[in-house]
Amino acid sequence: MSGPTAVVLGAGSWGTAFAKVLADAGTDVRIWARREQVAAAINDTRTNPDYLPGRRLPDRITATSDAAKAIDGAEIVVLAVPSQTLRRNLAEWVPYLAPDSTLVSLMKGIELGTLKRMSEVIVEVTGVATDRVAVVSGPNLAAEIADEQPAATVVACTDTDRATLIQAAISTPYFRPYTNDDVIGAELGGAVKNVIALACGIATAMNLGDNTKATLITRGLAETSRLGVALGADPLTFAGLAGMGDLVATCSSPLSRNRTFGEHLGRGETLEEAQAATKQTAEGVKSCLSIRDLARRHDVEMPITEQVERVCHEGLSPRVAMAALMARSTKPE
Ligand SMILES: NC(=O)c1ccc[n+]([C@@H]2O[C@H](COP(=O)([O-])OP(=O)(O)OC[C@H]3O[C@@H](n4cnc5c(N)ncnc54)[C@H](O)[C@@H]3O)[C@@H](O)[C@H]2O)c1
Ligand SMILES: O=P(O)(O)OC[C@H](O)CO
Repeated sequence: MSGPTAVVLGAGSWGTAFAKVLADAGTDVRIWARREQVAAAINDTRTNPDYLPGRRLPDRITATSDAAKAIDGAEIVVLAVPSQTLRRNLAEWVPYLAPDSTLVSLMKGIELGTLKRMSEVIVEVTGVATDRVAVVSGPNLAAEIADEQPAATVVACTDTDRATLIQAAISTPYFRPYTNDDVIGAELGGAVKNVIALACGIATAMNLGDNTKATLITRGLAETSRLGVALGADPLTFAGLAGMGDLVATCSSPLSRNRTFGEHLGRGETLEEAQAATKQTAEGVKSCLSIRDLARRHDVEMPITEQVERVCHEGLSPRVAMAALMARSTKPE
């Protein structure tokens, strides 16, 4: 049985793995790749050697670098570009969007300057109603999903029917989506865990052990929830897949780009040196700035985010940052 047609805009690791999920769930998928050579490789070799090497992609997937052709008629439009380029990319794609298509955000970041969540950027740029935007977020390291290792995720949308439609379009024997109507919580969980994963990577490179990392994860979740509640999220979301689930996966996994980036910083490399060693998007590096600013705007304390920002962007030594976290005034949990 054929499902709705879908387009995935962005042929990076998660965009490509997510296209495979859609295809495996019975949906015909077009992938838009920024570079023609990536689109050609997907069509000719059934793999994406640059972003997901060694994983065979289903025949239901085709790729193009022509956005108009890719988007034409798609009922599900999946956005999988880096958070900070979304606004620019989407502005070019608006004319091609089908009326009543569902826009699905895979991105885990907060826009610099505007401090907007990705769904807010989507609504602002396209003018679509909020209930046409869904967010997919959870413990979903792309390589593991592409290898069909069992995992679950959250489809968050204020329109339950749309959430259910997306849930059906991505349900496979190895990928289990749950619906949720808390878009704010799902997006904040996804964006802030990247910052906490940077902290865990820094701690890993400092040879600190599991107590330290569990402390960062748990107190990281506390500051994520504080910000989320201030912005109107349901605190329970942070105990779920898009909160704790994603935080634990990202902070624990050597596959995480954010944690790996943190390890570079923890070894004493500068931001520029760490960036030179990283080809893919580590969203937390930029979003730690916007999340810190969002927290300040809402008068929410986010001490780990503050220290990660200082290590990333102000050259603070990881040892001084860790000492500053431990020297904070004592308080009840
Ligand atoms: N990789 C994962 O495991 C994973 C899982 C869940 C969510 N995410 C999130 O999904 C989003 C996309 O991540 P990814 O892993 O696919 O990233 P990636 O780094 O693997 O690839 C990013 C893609 O965006 C393209 N790109 C880069 N700059 C661009 C620009 N200026 N305009 C248009 N396209 C541009 C790249 O060519 C590439 O195709 C991120 O927000 C990430 O946090 C990633
Ligand atoms: O590789 P990262 O650090 O971008 O994390 C990937 C996913 O967000 C994990 O769910």
